[in-house]
Amino acid sequence: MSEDTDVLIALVSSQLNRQSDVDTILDALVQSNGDPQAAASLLNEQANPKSKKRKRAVGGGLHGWLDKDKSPKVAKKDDALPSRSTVTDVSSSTKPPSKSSKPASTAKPVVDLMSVLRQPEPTSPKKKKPQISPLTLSSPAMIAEHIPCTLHTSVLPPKLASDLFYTMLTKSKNWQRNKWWLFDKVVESPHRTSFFARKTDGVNNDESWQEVAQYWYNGRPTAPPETFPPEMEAACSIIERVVSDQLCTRKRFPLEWAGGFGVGNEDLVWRANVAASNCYEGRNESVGWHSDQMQYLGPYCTIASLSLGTRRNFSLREVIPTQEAETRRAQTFNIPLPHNSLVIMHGSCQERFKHSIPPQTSMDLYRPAYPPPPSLQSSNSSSASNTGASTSTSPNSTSTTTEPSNCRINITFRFYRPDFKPDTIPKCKCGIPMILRPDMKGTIKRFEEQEQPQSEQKGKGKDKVKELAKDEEDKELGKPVEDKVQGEEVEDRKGERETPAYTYVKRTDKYWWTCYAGAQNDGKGCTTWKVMDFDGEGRGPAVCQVEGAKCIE
Ligand SMILES: O=C(O)CCC(=O)C(=O)O
Ligand SMILES: [Fe+2]
Repeated sequence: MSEDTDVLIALVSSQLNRQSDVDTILDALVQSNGDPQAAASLLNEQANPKSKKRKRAVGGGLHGWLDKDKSPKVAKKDDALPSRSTVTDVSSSTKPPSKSSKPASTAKPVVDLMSVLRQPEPTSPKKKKPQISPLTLSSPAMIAEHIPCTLHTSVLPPKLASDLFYTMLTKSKNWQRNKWWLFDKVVESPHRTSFFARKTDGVNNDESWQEVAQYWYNGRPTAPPETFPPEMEAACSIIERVVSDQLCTRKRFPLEWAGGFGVGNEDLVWRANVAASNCYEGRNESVGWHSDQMQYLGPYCTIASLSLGTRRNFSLREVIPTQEAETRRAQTFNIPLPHNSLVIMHGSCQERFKHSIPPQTSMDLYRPAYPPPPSLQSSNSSSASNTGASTSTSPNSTSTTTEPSNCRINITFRFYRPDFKPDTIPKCKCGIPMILRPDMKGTIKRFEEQEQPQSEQKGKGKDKVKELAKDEEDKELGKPVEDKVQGEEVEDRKGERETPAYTYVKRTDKYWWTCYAGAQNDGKGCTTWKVMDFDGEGRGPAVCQVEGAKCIE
């Protein structure tokens, strides 16, 4: 996953003479082709047109700012990892120190990402277009109207939801924070995370799946990921049915998986074979704006995201194409996610929207309706008070008590496609598997139209590659997508649904393979890129390759 937009916003923000809101900074970044320094200059000049010279709100420039020893959350060099307090509504708690895993080299200081990202305070500078206030989508119908997602409340039997919550909460004590390189520092995610692989691949009952799945997890040999615990397995079967039923009411995207799911599962149109799980402890833990990497999921993936525990807001924000940037602004949508609710991120969500779990100023605690299952009672009762329930000492007793929890467990069920297996993923010059990202800006199309065929571009020299790399960098800021003519190919995704329809405007079905070494390899990567050639790479079967498929095109 990438936190790049947040990082760019923070970089701009750090160089402003006066603070600006996120939309204004995003606009400036778009106008500056993704260059944070240029964007900061632009905003500073707008704020003070007479002064040509840019003053810095924070001294020492970009690197000075990143290097500042002053930041209380930057770990000292020999502290491998920071430990910081989580502020909650009712109490504060000290986190257990997280364990270091990747990236391999952690000689550099480890920084909590949120200490690098500082949200600017809202101001009201002159704007070209009016801001659009965030909109809370409080019902399934509102959600379906505005975004390519559906919400399903009370999705699991209540006891199963409760047992799964306790199971994952207990496991989460050993989960780790993701780490990646940002400039010369290692930053870590402001939540703990883990990865699970199902017993089989969900298609061929493949016995060797577990072994393969370890490579699908992180691209290099480590311990295989944990298999789904029984409660997760039970939840997954229910969720597969919910998702499949939902997909049957929707038109499908041409490049979605259409290969089926093996004998006995012919009635399912979606399965999960892996799950990523996150634990957010307290109202400050979060995940920044990102779209999910799709190198194993393939294009137009469906992701089923289960929420357990405290209610948190899930935010989505569209990436606005450049040709529309003058006429409309992105809007932030907030969806409050209660315990035992499922958000399905449908095809085109990762292509068009970024999502996040923002920190909150307040948060209701979750009061479990059931005590922990007997097998977990001792581990929960001996745990820190902020990790969930406490129980009576008798493991078999039904007179256990439950205590409020400040944790949210998220499980995203995903389907790793057989046609995107690790041995099919191209490697960059650094020798590591590349990542797949949607061409949100239409850069590929622009080069295809304005320059020469893609095969000739590859050897076109540094400048061209640099330009492409730069385009790639700011792609997720929502710059150009010139490929599809405005107004045409506007399709109604209503299908057979009764709710108001989310309107799908076809924008892109192009994807980049790009080097990802920079995030994991001492901050150094190469500029290798190539356009995914779905047919040429032998991928599929996809919806568009199946006769008679109810396809969005
Ligand atoms: O916690 C959530 O609901 C979102 C998690 C997420 O975006 C992710 O794991 O990629
Ligand atoms: Fe995500």
